[in-house]
Amino acid sequence: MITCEDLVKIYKVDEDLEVMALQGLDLNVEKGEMMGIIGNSGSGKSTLLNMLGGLDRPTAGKLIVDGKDLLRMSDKDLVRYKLETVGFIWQNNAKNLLPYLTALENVELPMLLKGRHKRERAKELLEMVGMGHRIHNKLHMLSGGEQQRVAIAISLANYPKLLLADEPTGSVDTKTADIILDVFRTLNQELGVTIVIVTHDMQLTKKMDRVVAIRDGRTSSEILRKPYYEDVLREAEHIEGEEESHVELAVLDKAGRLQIPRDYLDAIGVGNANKLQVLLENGRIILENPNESDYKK
Ligand SMILES: Nc1ncnc2c1ncn2[C@@H]1O[C@H](COP(=O)(O)OP(=O)(O)OP(=O)(O)O)[C@@H](O)[C@H]1O
Repeated sequence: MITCEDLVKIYKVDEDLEVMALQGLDLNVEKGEMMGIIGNSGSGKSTLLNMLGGLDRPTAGKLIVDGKDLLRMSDKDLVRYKLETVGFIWQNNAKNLLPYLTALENVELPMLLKGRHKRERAKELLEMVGMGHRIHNKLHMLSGGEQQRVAIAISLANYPKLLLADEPTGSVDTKTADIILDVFRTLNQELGVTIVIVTHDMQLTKKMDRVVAIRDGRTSSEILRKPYYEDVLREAEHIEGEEESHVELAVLDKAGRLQIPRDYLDAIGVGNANKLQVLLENGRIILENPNESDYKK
C-alpha cells in the first residue's frame, strides 16, 4: 500500500534557514495493516503523515501510495488523491466538524455522493463507529470521544483505502482512547482499510499490528510485529536522552542540485561563498574550497 524510500522533506523557513524534517526515511506498509508511528517530538511523524496524505510534497526520494507516485503526480491528480484515496483524523476535532450541524449532517457534508445514497451511507458509517443512536444530536452536544468517532465516520465518507490519524486520542482520557482504538480496529477488519496512526501513547501501540519508531526523520526501528512490540517500546525509551550520531546525508533533488550541511561547508572554509570546486575522481565526486583546491590554476 505504501512504499517510502529515502524520503526527504526540507522546509524552507526563510532565505538562510532550512529544516530537514525527513532525512531519507524508508517505510513499507502492507495493504490492510494497522500500524503505529512513534518518536520524540520533532522527529518527523506529522511531516511523514502530511506527505502520505498528499497535503505537502516530499523534496526527494520515492513515495508510492496505492500505486500512485506522489513525487511526480500533477496538482490535479493530487487533489483527486486527497479526495478519493485518503481519509484524515486529527487530534483536534474542530478541524473536521461543524458544531451546529447534527452528527448525520456533518458526515453527509463532505461526501461525493448525491441524494438518498448520501444519507444511507452517512447512517451506515455512524453505526459502524458506534454512534448510530446519536445521529440527530448536534455536534456541540456530544462528548470529546463521541465527536472523535463522528470525525472518524467523516474520514471514511469517500471510501478511502488509507486512513491517516495524527494523535487521534490526544485530547481524550485513557478509557475513551481505548474505545477509539477499538473503532479503528473494527474498521480495519470490516472494511479492510489500511490505517497509520501517529501516537505518543505507548499503551495504544499494543493494539496495533506493527509499530515503527522514527528518529531524526528516519525509521530507527522497523518492522517489529506484534509479539515484539515490547522491543519497540524499549527502543523508543532509548531514544530519549541518547547521544545524536548519524551518517550525514546530503539531499540531491530531481535537477541534480545538492544540499550540503552548513557545518561541512564551514569546515572547508567556504562560509557564505556561492561556488565550490567539483571534481570527479575514481568514481567519487569531490567538493573543495576553490581557493584551497590543488587543481586551482
Ligand atoms: N511547516 C514547517 N516549516 C518549517 N519547519 C517545520 C514545518 N513543519 C515541521 N517543521 C519542523 O520539522 C521537524 C519535524 O516536525 P514534525 O512536526 O514532523 O515532528 P513530530 O514528530 O510530528 O513532532 P510532534 O510530536 O511534536 O508533533 C521539526 O524540527 C519541525 O520544527
